[in-house]
Amino acid sequence: MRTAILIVAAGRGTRAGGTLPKQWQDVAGRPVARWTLEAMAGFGDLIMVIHPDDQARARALCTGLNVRLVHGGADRSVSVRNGLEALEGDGFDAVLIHDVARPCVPPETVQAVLDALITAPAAAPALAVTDALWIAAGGHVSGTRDRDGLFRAQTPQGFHFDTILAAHRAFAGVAADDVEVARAYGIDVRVTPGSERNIKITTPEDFSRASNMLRGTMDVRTGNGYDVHAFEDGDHVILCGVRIPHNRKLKGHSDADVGMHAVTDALYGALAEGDIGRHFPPSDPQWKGAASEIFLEHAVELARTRGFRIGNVDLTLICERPKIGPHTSEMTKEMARIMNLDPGRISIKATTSERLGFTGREEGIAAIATATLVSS
Ligand SMILES: Nc1ccn([C@@H]2O[C@H](COP(=O)(O)OP(=O)(O)OP(=O)(O)O)[C@@H](O)[C@H]2O)c(=O)n1
Ligand SMILES: C[C@](O)(CO)[C@H](O)COP(=O)(O)O
Repeated sequence: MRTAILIVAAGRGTRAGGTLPKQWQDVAGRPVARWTLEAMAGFGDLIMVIHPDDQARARALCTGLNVRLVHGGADRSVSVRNGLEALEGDGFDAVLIHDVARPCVPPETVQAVLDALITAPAAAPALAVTDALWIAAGGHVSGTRDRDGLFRAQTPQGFHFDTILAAHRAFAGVAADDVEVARAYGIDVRVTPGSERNIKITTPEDFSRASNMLRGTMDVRTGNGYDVHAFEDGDHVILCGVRIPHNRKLKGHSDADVGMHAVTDALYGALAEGDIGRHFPPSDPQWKGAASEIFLEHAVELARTRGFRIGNVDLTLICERPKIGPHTSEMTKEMARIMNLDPGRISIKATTSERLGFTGREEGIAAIATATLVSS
């Protein structure tokens, strides 16, 4: 399912106070909006709806992430509608609409909404109300309400794209959220599990609650990968997905892309998930001649479903020839495409072994990689 992630960030954050709207204020060392974008980045294509006055600030904050910016409107519903209209015709099957003010959203909350959309037209996270409910006036309790069947609504709220666009076009007035807009259009909305972590920063006190959660739970992993392939007769090698003319080729069960294999193993290593051979056994004929892109995509997807994003990848290729330098920018581009990662987070470099050892004798190419995974 091709999914757009629509982050609404055009509000002024008046209840949160401060000299800047809350989404641009720092929490746990980074702006709220940056945390939110990174929490959602692995789930689809990012679009953020902002106030026109915030264009420069938003653009700077999005550095290294692929985020489309659209201008919002006077209330949340108008902002959402502007975002949806901007995405029309781009071929999205689903859209997750998320408050920028919810930077602590756990990956499992997002994944549950996405999973529900496979069989439901709309889904959103919520938590059952557990406190007693009162009505109060003038500082005195004037009545009570039964909490049975009451839920606290959260985001991201997920919808089939065409349906929610039609619902927004048909909606007149102001809605608290997109579930209200969807229901007014007759769309059934499934409730998925919300999380106590998924707070919406609304008042000044919420910054320290969010900060505690963001600082307390970050899980940073590193992994390394090492691979070697021998040369055999041929006229080109494939390195990091790029075909490089050479007077030998690399021997292997797959396309023998030694660089991509090392990076893939570094990702598996960070996840404590063994190596390529465990997931794609060389004894299995279906992987004969396979493009190594399949292995890398699998490791990236595994990281994403475990709630990690890739912090960075560093790869060193060890060979006398072919010369790697002229190809590193194309290789970086290709690896960035496959990993859906900003090229600025990918380093590809090469060294010779000073004519020593098997790489020095040009018997093969070795590759060593390190990858960092970050969860929040
Ligand atoms: N015209 C608006 C108003 C709100 N929002 C977004 O809707 C979300 C939920 O709104 P809320 O938490 O109420 O944010 P603000 O409107 O910014 O806060 P306040 O009401 O305190 O000013 C936020 O991510 C906010 O940026 C928006 O995109 N466009
Ligand atoms: C969409 C929402 O986050 C659901 O709880 C909420 O309604 C938006 O916040 P607001 O304070 O009502 O604008």
